[in-house]
Order: sequence, then structure tokens, then C-alpha cells
Amino acid sequence: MSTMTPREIVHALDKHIIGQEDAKRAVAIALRNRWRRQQVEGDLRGEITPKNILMIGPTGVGKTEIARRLARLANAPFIKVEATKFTEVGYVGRDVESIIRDLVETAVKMEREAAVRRVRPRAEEAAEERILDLLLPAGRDGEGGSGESTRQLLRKKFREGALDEREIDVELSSQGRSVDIMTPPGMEEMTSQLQSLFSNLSKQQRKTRRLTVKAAFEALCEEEAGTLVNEEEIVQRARDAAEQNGIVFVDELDKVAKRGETAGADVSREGVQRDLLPLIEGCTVSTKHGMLRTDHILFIASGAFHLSRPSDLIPELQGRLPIRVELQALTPADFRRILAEPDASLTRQYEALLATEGLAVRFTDDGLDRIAELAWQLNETTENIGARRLHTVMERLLEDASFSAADASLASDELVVDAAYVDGQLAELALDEDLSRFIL
Ligand SMILES: Nc1ncnc2c1ncn2[C@@H]1O[C@H](COP(=O)(O)OP(=O)(O)OP(=O)(O)O)[C@@H](O)[C@H]1O
Repeated sequence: MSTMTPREIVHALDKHIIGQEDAKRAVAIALRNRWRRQQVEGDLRGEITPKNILMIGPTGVGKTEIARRLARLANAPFIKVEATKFTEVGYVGRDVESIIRDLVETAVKMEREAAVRRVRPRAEEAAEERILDLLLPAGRDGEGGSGESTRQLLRKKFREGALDEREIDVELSSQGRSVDIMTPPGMEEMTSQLQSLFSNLSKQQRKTRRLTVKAAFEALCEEEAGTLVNEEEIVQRARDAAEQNGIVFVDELDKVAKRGETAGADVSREGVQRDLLPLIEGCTVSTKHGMLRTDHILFIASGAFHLSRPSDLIPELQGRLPIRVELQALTPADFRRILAEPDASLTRQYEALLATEGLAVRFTDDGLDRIAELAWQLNETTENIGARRLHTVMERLLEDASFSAADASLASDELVVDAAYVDGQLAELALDEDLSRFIL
């Protein structure tokens, strides 16, 4: 459970998301409220339910990003779903309860990774012994002093990496490889039952494989870690994490809101809202890992609400999404900041990628201005896809450099991306509306 204060949370989000202060504040409060609830004693704690959030704003302005980063900060199980992907119960399609099943799966995966990290040192020790056994079969019989000293010598060599490339035969269990089973949508429960049946059947199989010492060590570490972790504990922790900490992001909620003029015409959309309601209000969902209560899961719904309004949602759902935040459309100035400021900003990513080829890319101030302006203009003239436009523009801008960076004959080992370079690469394309629709 995160103990960060709302101010600290917003500060941490600032490292990744430009602007959108209202939305950051809202999610920061929601996260802090979880910690607050844990401090409340007695029955009242169970009564306090999360205040779910409705984010309203055009596409590509950071709605998902804020929720995803929040979940990462809180180390909370997180899933994103699109409301339009679901169909009313009774119709062919995915039913909304699969959201909760997927959330638990995510939580199990997170807990398993954490458990494996915790037992890793012990797993490494055991794997090292098994490697030494394989390299020195005689040592296993305890040949006395000399065997032991050879073992120590090998151990030293192994730790120094001197044996990494040597090949050995190692016996590994083939457990863990899950069988993919296709069942019609809506039958996820059956899939998971069949899957566990098959994985039980394949459990005992062991296979000998020829691997390098390095690869064998990794494989043995995984196998040892598998025996050291406690599956029941993992599942229990995962269920707790999903119930108490889970965050579900429901995108495109506006698309299942009925519009005034077509009221009644689209029963199934309203049906999806009706099905979502119990999850948000708090119900029990049956999952592979047992029954799960949804009362304390935080729901963040989002949508552009261009054609419909939040008031077009069914009243019960409106009541369950009491916190409304509007995200602003991004300006060229925001684009410029998104390019350069976040911790892993696009410019930094390209700099790092091309640096591996010995090419130093430097973005000048006027270069960044120009990229931001171009991307913004393209959103205006073609389709507005928000900050996602920066990805396509940057890819195109640096395509030549990416292609030829590995050439030994490169004239210079520095590439200065200034306004002139940007214009040279993109201006012509950007002016041609038809062409840019396909390429940028
Ligand atoms: N305010 C912002 N600051 C930094 N990066 C942003 C911002 N807005 C969007 N981005 C970047 O743009 C991409 C798309 O944003 P995001 O997924 O949050 O869109 P969205 O608002 O949820 O849209 P949609 O409703 O279509 O899913 C992300 O990769 C993110 O890095």
C-alpha cells in the first residue's frame, strides 16, 4: 500500500505527464483515500468505498497514461478495458465479469514475480550447486578432499563467467508452459479449467536439453524458484491485492452512453452499462482463484464525450462515478514539453537508441518547436490523435538517420535536429494532406 501523500503522488506523476493537473489531483486523492481507509478502525472501514472517477477528454491527452502511472506508483494490479468490447449478458461476446478475472490474473502475475524476486538468491545458490554437480559428476559422490577442491575451483571459474559458453546436458521439467485453448467468447471460465487440467497432466514430464552453462543456470534458477515460492500464498496475496488495491480503467465509456435522440434504439449498449454497474457498486465475482469482492476496486472510466454527455449514462452509473475531471486538449507548447521533459521522453529514447550506433543526436530548441508545431498542425488538418501524433512524426523524422546510423561511412557522428532539418525531412509531406494521412 502506497503511503505517499497526494502532493507526492502528483509530483511523481509530473515526471511522466505534462499538464492535466485536475486529473492528477483527482487520482492522487483517490489513491490516498485507500491508505486512509486502511487506517480507519472497525466496521466503518468496510463501509467506505472508493470514489470512482470519470475522466473526460479527447483522445491521446494522457487519460490512460495517468491511470497506468498511478497504478505503477502504487504497485497496484491494473487493467485497461474498452467498454465497447463487452456485450450484454446473454449475447455472444465477452461478459463484464471477465474484467475481474483478468484483474486477478494480473495480480497473480505481479505477486509471482515479486515472490520469485524474493527467493532469487536462494534459487541461485541451489542452481549453482546443480550446475557444479553436472560439471563435476564425481564430486557428487563426495570423493574426499581433492573432489571438494576441484569443486571450489570450478565454482570460482563459474562465478567469474569463464564457463558460460561451455555446453552441458541439463534435465528440466517442462512445467510452466501453458496450453492455449480457444473457446468461444464468454466461456473464459471453461478455458481456465481446461488449462489447469492440461498443466496438471504435463507436470511430471522432464526433458533433457543441451544448453550453455549460462542458459542452463538461468533455466535452473527459474525451476528452483518455482519450487521455493509458495503458490497458495501467492494466490492469497494476489486476491488481497486485487480486492484492496486493484484499479480498473474503463475506456470509451462514452460509446456505450445512449444519446438523447437515439434513446431506446440501442438496448445492448445500455445493457453493458447495467452489467458494469454491479461491478462498480460492489459484487462477488467467481474467478479461477476463488470468489472476489469488487467493493474496494477503484474504477476510472474515461471517454471523449463528444457526441454524448455523462448525463446520458444511466443514472445509477452516474452516481457511481462521482468525481468528474476534464482533461484539456494539448497545445503546441504541451507537445513541445512532452517531447523533451518526461523521464523517458521520446527524444531521450531516440537519443539513446541511436547512441548505440555511435550517432549522437541533438535536438535544438527551434527543432523541438518545429516538431511540436508540425504535429499539432497535422492533428488539426487530418485526425486529432493527441500526443500519439508525436510518435508517428518522430519516427518519420528520424527514419533516414535510423536506417543509415549503422553505416560505417557516415559523414558525421553527430546529428543536429534543428528547424531546418525538421523542415527538410517533413515539411513537404506535411503540406500534402493526402500523403500525410497515410504516413504521419
Ligand atoms: N499529457 C501528457 N503528457 C505526456 N505524455 C502524454 C500526455 N498525453 C498523452 N501522452 C502520450 O500519448 C500517448 C497516448 O496517451 P493516452 O494513452 O494516455 O491517451 P488517452 O487520453 O487515454 O486516449 P484514449 O482515450 O484514446 O485511450 C501515451 O503514450 C502518452 O505517453
